[in-house]
Amino acid sequence: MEVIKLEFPINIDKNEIPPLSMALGYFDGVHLGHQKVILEAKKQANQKGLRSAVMTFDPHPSIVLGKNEKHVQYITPLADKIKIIEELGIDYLFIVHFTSEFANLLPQEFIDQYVIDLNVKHVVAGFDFSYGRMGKGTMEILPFHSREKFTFTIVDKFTSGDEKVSSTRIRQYIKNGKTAELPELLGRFYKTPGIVVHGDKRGRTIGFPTANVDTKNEYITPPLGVYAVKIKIGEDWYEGVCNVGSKPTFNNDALKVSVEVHIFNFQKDIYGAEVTIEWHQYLRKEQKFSGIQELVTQIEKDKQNAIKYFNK
Ligand SMILES: Cc1cc2nc3c(=O)[nH]c(=O)nc-3n(C[C@H](O)[C@H](O)[C@H](O)COP(=O)(O)O)c2cc1C
Ligand SMILES: Nc1ncnc2c1ncn2[C@@H]1O[C@H](COP(=O)(O)OP(=O)(O)OP(=O)(O)O)[C@@H](O)[C@H]1O
Repeated sequence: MEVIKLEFPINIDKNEIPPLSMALGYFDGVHLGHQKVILEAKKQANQKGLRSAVMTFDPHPSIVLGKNEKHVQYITPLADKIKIIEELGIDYLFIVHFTSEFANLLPQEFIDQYVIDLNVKHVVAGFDFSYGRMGKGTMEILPFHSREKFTFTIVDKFTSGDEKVSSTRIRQYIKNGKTAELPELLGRFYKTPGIVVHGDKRGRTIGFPTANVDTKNEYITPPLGVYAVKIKIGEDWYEGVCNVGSKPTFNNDALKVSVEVHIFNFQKDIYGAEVTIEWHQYLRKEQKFSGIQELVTQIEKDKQNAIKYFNK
């Protein structure tokens, strides 16, 4: 897949690009609704003898447009988004630098400069896609803005439980710890990368050594609590239990949150390793225990619950 970064004003010559079938959208998460849109663009490309393309934007429009809720944390930060779109078998990915000047383009100007002038012959977008200043361009007026220079497909609403699958809904699920329900929306479990750092070294003394994972800020972290997780170390996946919290049994500083995984049947020293946590089942809230024995008894129960979850 060729990745092309676009600026405003547009910095590419149309003659460098083959005729395209292009999916349009922000695509945070590349969830099942997005995949339907992207794969439709690929299908149309095959049928019409075009190359397949996706156009996305960076950073999230909410950051530039002064919205109340700014999405500085993502389900899939740009590098992940690129990887997943590439795995879908797309030929070209255009990443438009989302600036206030770009956002100010009229809908017709956006279509002229970033679609028609990019040699796009077929456009695919979801029923609710909008474009141009104030999002005034909609799928209803796309036929007018197309100037008959391209054809288009409007993808209808992909739902789960009667509700639209959307990035907003998925972010809400992650923030509420509903990680086990995500495959239905995302098509996979939610994953976050991180690096194993040194903790207080108490874990091993209580029989549950943990890998303390320094997670990256650009990802949304699930809320405090205990989870059944998988963790990828090198090329291998392991099962474990993860605590996201401040360890109130030992610490008074509720703001110092750590993410630590007790990995089953694992003894190696992995300080400094790059790992990926795959979030499965939320098990319980983090608690302040009256002593180490109570904590250890509970962690043993967490472990058994996670094993039961993975065996089911
Ligand atoms: C599955 C699991 C559940 C945990 N639950 C709690 C908890 O409810 N309350 C708490 O204070 N600490 C909890 N912890 C954190 C332990 O206190 C922590 O692992 C231990 O203090 C070792 O920390 P260290 O690796 O920083 O040395 C949990 C840890 C794991 C692995
Ligand atoms: N559930 C869905 N069914 C069909 N098309 C969808 C669905 N979700 C998104 N799309 C389409 O995919 C493209 C990318 O959408 P966008 O990035 O706005 O995602 P979203 O999930 O709707 O996000 P948000 O929650 O921020 O509105 C757009 O063309 C949009 O219309």
